[in-house]
Amino acid sequence: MPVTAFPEFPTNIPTHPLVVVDYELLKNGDKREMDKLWDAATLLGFWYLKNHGADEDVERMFDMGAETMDLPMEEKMKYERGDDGFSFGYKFAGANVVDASGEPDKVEFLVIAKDDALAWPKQARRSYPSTVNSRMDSTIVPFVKKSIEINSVCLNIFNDKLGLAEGTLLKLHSGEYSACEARTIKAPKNLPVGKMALGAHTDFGSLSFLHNRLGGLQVLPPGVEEWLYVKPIPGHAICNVGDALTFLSGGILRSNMHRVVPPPGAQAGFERWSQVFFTRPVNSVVLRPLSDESPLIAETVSKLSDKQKEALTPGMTAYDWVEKRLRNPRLKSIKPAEAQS
Ligand SMILES: O=C(O)CCC(=O)C(=O)O
Ligand SMILES: [Fe+2]
Repeated sequence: MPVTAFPEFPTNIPTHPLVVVDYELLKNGDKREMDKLWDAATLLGFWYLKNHGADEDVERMFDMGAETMDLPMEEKMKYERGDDGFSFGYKFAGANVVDASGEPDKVEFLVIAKDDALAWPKQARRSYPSTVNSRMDSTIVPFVKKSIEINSVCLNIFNDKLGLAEGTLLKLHSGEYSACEARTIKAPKNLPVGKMALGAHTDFGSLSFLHNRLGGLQVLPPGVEEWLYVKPIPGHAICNVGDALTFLSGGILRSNMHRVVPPPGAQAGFERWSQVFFTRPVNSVVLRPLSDESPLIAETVSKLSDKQKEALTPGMTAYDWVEKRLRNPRLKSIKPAEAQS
């Protein structure tokens, strides 16, 4: 991690409080904690997760990210993810747009496929810079494994609350290649106020396990017209539901809009790093409400309008959905309106 001590998040700006969920309690089957998670995932779709035990792994990921981002641009571009809707590899700042005017994004990404981490030292999906390879065993594989374990505990809880047969959601997320990935994000310091680092978007997978140190993440809560900061709290990950779980749950689980702006106050003078693990369904899963597998989902969907039902049924596989979402905000495709990230 380049810098470890930052100015405090300012006290005089509006923030949106998130429910704090205790991972240790979830893991031990604490009913009240599972109810808290369920409420957070269905009402806002965002929550803090404490006692997850991944902080040291995350710090090592930031070190790996810093070493990689410091490589010459020419070297990084050998691993560029390209324009084909493929998310793994390096994304240079400005490859995407943040809004309909075509304003370029400000963030670099380094994205490592779960499939490559788990196959290491074999290659599953693509190759990576030497700074990644040399830290696969010590840093990336442990981070990926821990993230999978944590997101799987949450998926199993959602599975049971949705009334699905045991292990249904987990099965849709394992046993085949997927777009699951670890993404390290670097935003430069001193971005002009009013510029967006990462445009408004929903995450397109199932669950995101996010770690940031500086402010800048904002959510647009339901029924609120104002973007509100989510304050980073040491030791607390920020977790959220993505589109795929919204589709599969018939809209019961909420994939909420969010974006990244320059850090507030004195924090703006520092590079902003974040580390995410995205859990996504395996490639062949067809995205649609699992109505035939859960009376709760069936009943919820039956009350929706045809337009709402259509919005929950993109009519494509998880693979095609990721490809479509990745193509949209690419600078070269200049069809930015729909989505970022
Ligand atoms: O950097 C952050 O705090 C959020 C990043 C994010 O929303 C994303 O990568 O999808
Ligand atoms: Fe996101």
